[in-house]
Amino acid sequence: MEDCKPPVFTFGIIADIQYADIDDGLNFKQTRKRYYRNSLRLLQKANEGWNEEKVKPSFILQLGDIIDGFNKKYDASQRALDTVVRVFDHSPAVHHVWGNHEFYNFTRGALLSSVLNSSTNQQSVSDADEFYAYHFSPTHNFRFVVLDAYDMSIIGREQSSEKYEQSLKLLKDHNTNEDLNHPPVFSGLEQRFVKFNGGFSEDQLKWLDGVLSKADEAEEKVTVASHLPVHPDSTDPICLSWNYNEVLSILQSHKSVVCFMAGHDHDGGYHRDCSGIHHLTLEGVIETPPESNAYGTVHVYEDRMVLKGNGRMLDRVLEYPGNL
Ligand SMILES: Nc1ncnc2c1ncn2[C@@H]1O[C@H](COP(=O)(O)OP(=O)(O)O)[C@@H](O)[C@H]1O
Repeated sequence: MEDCKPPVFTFGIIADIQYADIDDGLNFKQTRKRYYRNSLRLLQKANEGWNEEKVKPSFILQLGDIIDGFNKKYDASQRALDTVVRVFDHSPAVHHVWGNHEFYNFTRGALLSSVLNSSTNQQSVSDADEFYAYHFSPTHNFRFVVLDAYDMSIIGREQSSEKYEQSLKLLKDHNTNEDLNHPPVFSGLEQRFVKFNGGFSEDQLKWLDGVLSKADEAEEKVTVASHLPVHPDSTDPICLSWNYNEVLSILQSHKSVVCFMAGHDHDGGYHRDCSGIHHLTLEGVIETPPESNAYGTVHVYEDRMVLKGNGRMLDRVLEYPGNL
């Protein structure tokens, strides 16, 4: 897949690092091994790979769950975070998406004043007290939007808040289990109503719609990023956002949107929807064997993006919808 013309720019992608200084373990279903210490080594290798690229990435998109929730149990959250972000020293800017494991370790307030708040240098930050979402343009004609997939959630929201109350009601309307991490059904889309997922508030959806309208007018190509996937064919439905359908209809109503990137489902996934939008769910580092890896570099051209994957992340050509 060698391209003759140099890309306009490139960026790095990586998801679900879930680092913890603990022995290897298994996922909840005991079907996948989790390599907690080795995830740091894989991140270091990813960083070396990005630094060796002919066209150095302009930024890295980190799709959430940078450290594992187990750190909280050992009072090691800050130490683990410091260890992981140190790997990014001397790297290009990192844009951090927030996942469920960020909230297992830190309060929303602590995250906003931490290194994981990458919105602080952006001009176009939303009202950060309400939700963590922002957009940026690395170069003319291209825009990236970072979304807050746990805006409506019972993790990371104060129990006294209205959003907590509304989220708990929604969850309980769909899930009658005592343990709300236990899915209400064993197959189908209703599985998504679990505590470890979340949704997007009306305000955030309105904000997204406004950002995308301006991008349409400016004829930009937009990539949207969130920890949770929003297309049922790009993920195991147990990892879908609660109100994925609302986000999807907004994305599909804007010609500027070319790609939606997510993490959360460690097996990864891909689907091109009826509007030509590419839904890419990235393979998680935490469940990647030591001899492999799971990161990529996206080469952005005027007419397409080309993902060069490493390890179990596949290469993909992502043509823009207008070129269908
Ligand atoms: N089927 C399930 N029933 C009950 N609890 C579950 C189930 N699946 C996951 N959990 C719990 O939900 C939380 C999030 O799951 P986890 O596997 O850590 O998510 P992630 O994929 O984000 O790492 C954990 O506390 C886990 O034990």
